[in-house]
Formats: sequence, structure tokens, C-alpha cells
Amino acid sequence: MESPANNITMAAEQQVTRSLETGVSINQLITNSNLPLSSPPQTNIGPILLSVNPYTDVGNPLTLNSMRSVGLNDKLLRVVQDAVRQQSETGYPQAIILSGMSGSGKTYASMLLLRQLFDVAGGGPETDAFKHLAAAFTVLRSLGSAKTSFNSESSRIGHFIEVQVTDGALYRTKIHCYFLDQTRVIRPLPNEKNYHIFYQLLAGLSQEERVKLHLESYTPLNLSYLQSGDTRQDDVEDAARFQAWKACLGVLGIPFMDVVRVLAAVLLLGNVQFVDKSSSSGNNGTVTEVGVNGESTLNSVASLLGVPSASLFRGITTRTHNARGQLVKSLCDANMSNMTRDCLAKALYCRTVATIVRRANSLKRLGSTLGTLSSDSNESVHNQADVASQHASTVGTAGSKSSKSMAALNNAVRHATDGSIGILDMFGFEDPKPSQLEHLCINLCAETMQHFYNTHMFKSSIESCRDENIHSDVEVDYVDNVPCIDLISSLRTGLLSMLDVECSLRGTAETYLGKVKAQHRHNPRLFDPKPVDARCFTIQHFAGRVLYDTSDFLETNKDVVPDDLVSVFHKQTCIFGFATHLFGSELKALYSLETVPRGISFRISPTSHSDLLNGDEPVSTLTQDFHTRLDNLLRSLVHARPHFVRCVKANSSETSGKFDRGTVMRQIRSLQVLETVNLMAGGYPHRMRFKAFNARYRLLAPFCKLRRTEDRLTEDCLLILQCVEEEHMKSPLLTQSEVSTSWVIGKRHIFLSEGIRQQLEMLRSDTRHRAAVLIQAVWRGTYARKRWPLLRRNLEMKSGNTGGTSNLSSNHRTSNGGGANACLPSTSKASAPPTLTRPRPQPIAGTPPPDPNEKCDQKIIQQTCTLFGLDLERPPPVPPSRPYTVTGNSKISYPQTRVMKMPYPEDGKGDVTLGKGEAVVVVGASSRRGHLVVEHCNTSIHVPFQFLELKPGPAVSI
Ligand SMILES: Nc1ncnc2c1ncn2[C@@H]1O[C@H](COP(=O)(O)OP(=O)(O)OP(=O)(O)O)[C@@H](O)[C@H]1O
Repeated sequence: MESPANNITMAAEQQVTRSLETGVSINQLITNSNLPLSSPPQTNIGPILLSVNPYTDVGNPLTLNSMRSVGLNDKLLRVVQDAVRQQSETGYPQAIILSGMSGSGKTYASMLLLRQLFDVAGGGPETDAFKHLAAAFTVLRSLGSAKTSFNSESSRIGHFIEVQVTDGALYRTKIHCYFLDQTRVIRPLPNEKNYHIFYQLLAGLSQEERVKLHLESYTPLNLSYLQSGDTRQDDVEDAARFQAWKACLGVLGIPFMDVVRVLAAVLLLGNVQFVDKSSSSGNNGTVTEVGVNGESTLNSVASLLGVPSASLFRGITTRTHNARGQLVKSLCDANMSNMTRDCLAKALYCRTVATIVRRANSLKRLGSTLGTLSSDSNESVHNQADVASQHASTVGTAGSKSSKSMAALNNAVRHATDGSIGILDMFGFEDPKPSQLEHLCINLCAETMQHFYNTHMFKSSIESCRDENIHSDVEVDYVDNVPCIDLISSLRTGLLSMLDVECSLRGTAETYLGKVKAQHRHNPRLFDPKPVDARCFTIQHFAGRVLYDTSDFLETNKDVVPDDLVSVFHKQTCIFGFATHLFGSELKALYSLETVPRGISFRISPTSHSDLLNGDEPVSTLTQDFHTRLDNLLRSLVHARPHFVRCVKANSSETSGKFDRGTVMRQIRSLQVLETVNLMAGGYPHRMRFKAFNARYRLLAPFCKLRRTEDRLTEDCLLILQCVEEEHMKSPLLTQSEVSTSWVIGKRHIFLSEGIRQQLEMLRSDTRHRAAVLIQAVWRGTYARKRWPLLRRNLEMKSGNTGGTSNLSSNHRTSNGGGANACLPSTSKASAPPTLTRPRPQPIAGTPPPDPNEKCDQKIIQQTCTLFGLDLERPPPVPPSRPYTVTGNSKISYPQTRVMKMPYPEDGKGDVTLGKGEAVVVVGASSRRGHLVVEHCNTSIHVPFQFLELKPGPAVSI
């Protein structure tokens, strides 16, 4: 097995580790930019950010709200600014990809990134969009994170947060969730915990709520689904988080009781034990029947789910089979009934999560509130995009015409705003003992992300150099993890495909493993464990070896729930709309034919397929589904410009301030940090098409020397680079650096080292800055000169009044000098600075003609107006005037006492004249725009707002 460190000297490896420990930037290894040294624990490798988790904030719930108290981070801010800038410059979607082991701080960084993205492009944390997203994260964190052996706040839901950006401003957000870890709901590993929400619920419910939810006498110690894991609990913290969770459900418009009823039912289901009972039959034989231990608990579950207890019992303990067209009913044994009970618990939990995600996304799309989550809609939770847009179409007026126009508008908006910035926080590599099918999927995801990085950083740059005959002095020898990905997921012989086949053959863990070992006996990445176990195998992943136990692989992969159980939730028998809603599309498919149940199975997890069934079986398995979703995610990522943040944890014990060099070194190797440093320091990691290079950097060469024709693009590129080199020679600091600043012209691309890219960017930014300053100076000068005659007339009038003119001529002379400030009145001691009256703006004569560059399509405008009942020809009436004015942060109601700032009317020709400094009573806003009504000597005078000044008085705080 080749080691990632083969070609890297230990010295270099230790240098990087030391860099992270001491905060001396790796940037120094690869660039001579004058960036200030980063304080630990972050550093840059060219454009890639390496971030160490120092564990100084363990216990943070990692929600957007809880991260508001965390100080902003310069390096992450730069990643965000880069993404926003590149998105607005190129229109190209951007993806910030966080990777690293479980516990390395991906979620922490992703929350900070999101917060900073809102600061840069979304109007900050006080906007409704932020509050909405923050509420969604608070709700989802409790439902989707749990304590594992590696991380007490481990995300068991992968997130891809897609933020749509138009013209540099955030437009809307969408959370894509990847939920895998279902087994945790029924059986957390011994040192781990179930989902946080269960402990929070038990700690935070009021006594009254506990009674309603049948949870009066329960704690984590006597609930079967929590007992098998770590049962320690911080009641105070959990209760506080529960209150925040409850409040956030309210923000999302999700009925609290609906969700907690399902959660309580899941918890109680674990305490319903089915047991085999023998009973005598008519012919003196004995038949085995299934009975239940804890009948009252079953009754509680049934009541929480709104179904009759007998129906629930029947749904769990009987099974309908289709034997060549004949429907046969059979009784399940206790073991099978207990398995079906667990399937129900998993289905209820993961479908609730999916429903909440869908609701959070559909709300964000609309920025409006919808009705309850209950059974008023029987739409599937699976087809998220479609359902969301269907929800969208039901908002507004009820008529189908407006629904259609809303859908049209949604579509139009969707197409008009295709730029996005995504933040990807997927599962990190982990190695729990024993590892199950979910962990294999999690590690496949980590392998896939590593492969994406390898392809983007190393493979594509090596291949394009080869294609264009470019020789690089640095041979980057990275470890390709494709063989491992193939072992797990190749189409016919991958472990997952073989598992699907075994599921369809109704095989066992042993038969499956036998076939896997025979198929892959020569594969160096698959081992037998020591001691050998007929149900276990070991895989060498990019980040280490993992032992998998296949005992539950087949059952978990099938991921099925029988129709006998699903049919119980049909609205004929179920009075709890939310429960019916969770199985909405399955019930629709089931009841499309008359015979119910008829021996078919549905998936436990909500699937993204519109076809639910392939004959009597679901169309996909858990791993197929996950694979498809991962594939789709990759498809979006390859179309985006990636920004990598590589996360590393400082130790394995979640201890603050402890830097364990061994742990860090292992991660640096697996993340191929040194290979990246090598590439950045001496290779050609960047390439650009000639045309793109010219478009971006031509401002660095003299305009008159550039040819600017398609056929002379290469010459222009060379000219630009010569100019940059000349600049480079002028800076002694830059010339002394050991970092390569080389570039090569290829057949189609220009190849750039990281050093030259940084120089080009720096020069470009300096040049643009200088140009902006020049443009502003020229514009201000022109503007000042244009205003000067008027300014001079005013000054002359004033000084005529005060009898002095001498300053004006000197001012005039100065202004001809061209400075923007030259037009300012002199502050000579001889005369007081004259107050200048601004020229009044010309009244607006009619609506200005439409801007030809207007982006909005006339059709959309028309549709919007029709939808909201507006007439394009007649704008809506002006709203009635307010009974108060707003000053600073206070409302001040009428009547108000104000003081005249200057005489009114100015020419003194009105019936009543108000003198400067006179106190007047303002009784309200005038119907004349910008005027207030002043009562003076029994006369109402409409006085322009700017003539009046507020006198301090009582204010009403807003
Ligand atoms: N930069 C940081 N400063 C202080 N504490 C941090 C930082 N990053 C992470 N932590 C803490 O470390 C722990 C693990 O972080 P986090 O959950 O973000 O890791 P992760 O990589 O997302 O793990 P997983 O893949 O298991 O979800 C958390 O308790 C978090 O509060």
C-alpha cells in the first residue's frame, strides 16, 4: 500500500503541523504576499483554507443563533467575500466545500460562513430571511445531531445550504438535507446517544405537556430507545435548548403539538414489547400468538398517533402476502413484530424531519406563512421541489387563475435568479465500533468529497499540463482514492450493488459477505478482520481502516415498512392529520386500488422518486437512494466554482487548547495537505483560457499596446505578463521569495503558478482601486465646477447682504484650480460662513421612461400586477397619512411643537407669515406631499417639512 507521505519529507510534514500549532502561516511556504500572519488556528494554502478546531467552544449548540455571540473570523470572511465577488463577476455558481473528519469543526465553520454571508450579501442578522434560516437550523440541529464517540454535537444530517444571489445580494436560501442515520432512532451505539431532541424534550416539557403526551413517568433511563446509549443528561441546558427549539418551530409556522406528539410516540414505541404467546387450538395443537408487554404504552402510542389501538396492533403484527394473485394474511412472530415496530419509529422520525425541511424551504421561498402542517395536504414529502412549488401555488387568492400565475411567477423568478452560493457540510469520516451500513455510506460520502478535491486540485491540473505538453518541475504525487470508491459503489461488483442483489434474493449477512469476499479476494483495500468474523470486513479508507459489521446491512438497506401498517394511517382510521400527512403519497398509491392492504412494501425513508413501487417492492433501497442523491450533489458541485475549507481537529478528546501532533499529522496526511503545498509552491494549479485571461488582466498592460483582436490573444497575454514581471522586478521583497511565479503558455490555456496568480490579482486590485479614485476625483471636480456659478451667485448675494465681497474672488480663483473642495465657502475670519441653500430639485414631470437595461421582463410585471390585482395604468392610492412622525427611533404624535428654521413664505407674500425662530403648533401631515399643517392664528398653513424643526418634547418609543 502506498503511503501518502512517501514523497514528502518528514521535515516538511512537521513544518506544516508546527505551522498549525504556532500560527505561522503556511502561506509563507507558498506565497510571498504581505498578508498578516494568521493567528492560530487557521492558515491558507493558496486559495485553500486550512482550519483547526481548537475545541474552545464545546457545548455550543452550533445553530445560527448560538453563533451570533462568536466573534467574526477574518479568514472565513475572506472565503465568503471571494465567493460573492466571483459570483457577481462571473455569474458562475460558487460552492464552499467543508471537509474533514467528524469533529473537525465543519458545522461550526459552516454556521460562521453563513452568518458572514448574510453580513456581506444578505443585509445582516436582523433580516427576516436570516431569522427564518436561523429558526430552521435551530429546529433541525436538535432533530439531526447527536453525541457520538467522536463529537458530542455530531451532525447526522448532511447539509448543502444553497443561497441564491442576484446582483451581489442574497435572494433566497434552500437547505438540502441528507439524512442517513436512522438506526440511531431505535438503537444508539453504547457510548453514543440518540438524537438530541429526545433528551431536550424530556427535560423541557411542562408537567401539563408531559401528561398530554403520556410521558409523565419517563426519563432516559426507562425509555428503551434511549437506554441502550449514554443516558447522561444536562437537564438545565437541555431544557433551555428545548425552549429555543419550541420558539423556532413557531417562527417556521409549524404546530408544536403535531411534532411533539410524533416524537413522544416514537419514544414510547420502544417500550412496547411484543412477545410470543402459546395458545391451544381446536385440534389440541398449540399455535403461537403474539402478545404485547405494556399494553397501556401501546394505547398511549395509538392515542398520540390518532389511531385505534387495535388497528395499530393489527398493523404491526399481521402481514398480507400476495401469493400469485391470492392475498394471504399471516401472523408475525414477536421478533418480526418488534422489527416492524422499529420500522414504524424510524419512519415517523425521518418523515417528520423531511416534512420540517420541506416546510422550512417552502416558507423561505415565499416569505409568507402557510397553514398548519396537518392533513389538509396529502402531498408526498418526497418530491420536495414539486411539493414546495405546489404549496407556493396555493398561496394568495384561492382561484386557480391566480395559482397559475403564481406558479408562472415562481418559474420566471427561478430562471431569472440562477446564481447561487452553496455551503456544503457533509458527513465527516468516522470509525465507530461497530460500524454499520449507515457508516459505510457516511464514509463513502467522505471518500467522494476527497475524490472531488483530488480531481479538482491535482488530477485536472496534471492532465491538462500533459494535454498541452507543459512540463512542471514539481511532480505532485497524490493518493487517488478511486479504487476505494469503486470497491464500495461500482455498478455491478461494488459492495452496495452486491448488497442490493442480496436483498432481492432474500439472503443473509453471511451469504452476502461470502460473495463479497469471493468477488474482491484480490482487492488490497478489503481485509478480513482479526480475529476473523463471518459477518465482518475491514476497508482501508483514505483516512484509515474501518471494521464493518454486516449483521444489519440487509435489513437496513431494504428500509421497508409493510402496507398493513401504512394503511392504519389512512384518514378513515387516523384522526391525527399530521400522521396521515407523513405517509401521504404512500396512502395515495395504496388507496388508488380497492384492495387494501395487498402485500406491498414502502420505504421507511421518504424517497425522491415519483414512482413509489416496482411491483410489490419499493423502487429503490436506502443505499441506492443515498448514492443517487450523492451523485446529484456532485453534479451541482462540478458546475460550481469550488472554495475549499479543510478542517482538522486538534485532538481526539474534545479538550480545549490541547494540540495533539499525532492526531493533527494523521489528518494532514489524509487530507493531502503537503501535496497541496507542493503544488501551490512549484506547480501550475491554475489555468485560464486566453480570452478569459485577457478579459480579466488586460488592464495591467498599456491600453495602446494591446492588439485586442481574437487572433492576437496570445500576444496580448504575453504583453500583460511582461508588464507584471516588470512590476515584480521593482519589488525586492517579491524577487527574494522562493515561491514560483512562473507561467507557461499552452495550446489553449495559460498556466499559472499560485505565486503569479496572487501577483496578478494584487496588481489588478491596485489598478482598479487607483482607477476608481481617479474617476471619483474627476467626477467630483467636474461636479464642483458645474455647480460653481450657482454657488458663487449665492455667495455673492450673501456677502452683498453682509457687505463683503473680497473672499469670493479669491474663492473663485481657487476653484479654477480644479479641486473638489475648492468650491467650499471660505472659512475666513472676516465673514461668518454663509449658509447655502441647495437648489431645489426640478419637479418630476411624469413617470420616467423605462430603463432599456431593465432586467425585468414585461410579461412578469404584467403577471405580478394581475396576481395582486394592480392596474399598471393607475398606480395604487397613496396610503393614509400617519398620525405621528418618526424621529430617530421614536414616534412623536401630533400635535407637535416645532420651531421655524427660516421664514415662511420665503418671499413674505402670504396672508400669514411665520418668522424664523417662531414656535408653531403642527396638527398633522398635509395632503400636500412633504408638507405639515401648522395652525397659526386660526389659520391652517401648509409648511414644507424642511422649514420646521422639532422642539424637544415627550416622545413615544417605537
Ligand atoms: N473554531 C472553533 N472554535 C471553537 N470550537 C470549535 C471550533 N470548531 C468546532 N468547535 C467545537 O468542536 C466540536 C465539533 O465541531 P463540529 O460539530 O462543527 O464538527 P464537524 O466536523 O461538523 O463534526 P461532524 O462531522 O461529526 O458533524 C463542537 O463542539 C464545536 O463547538
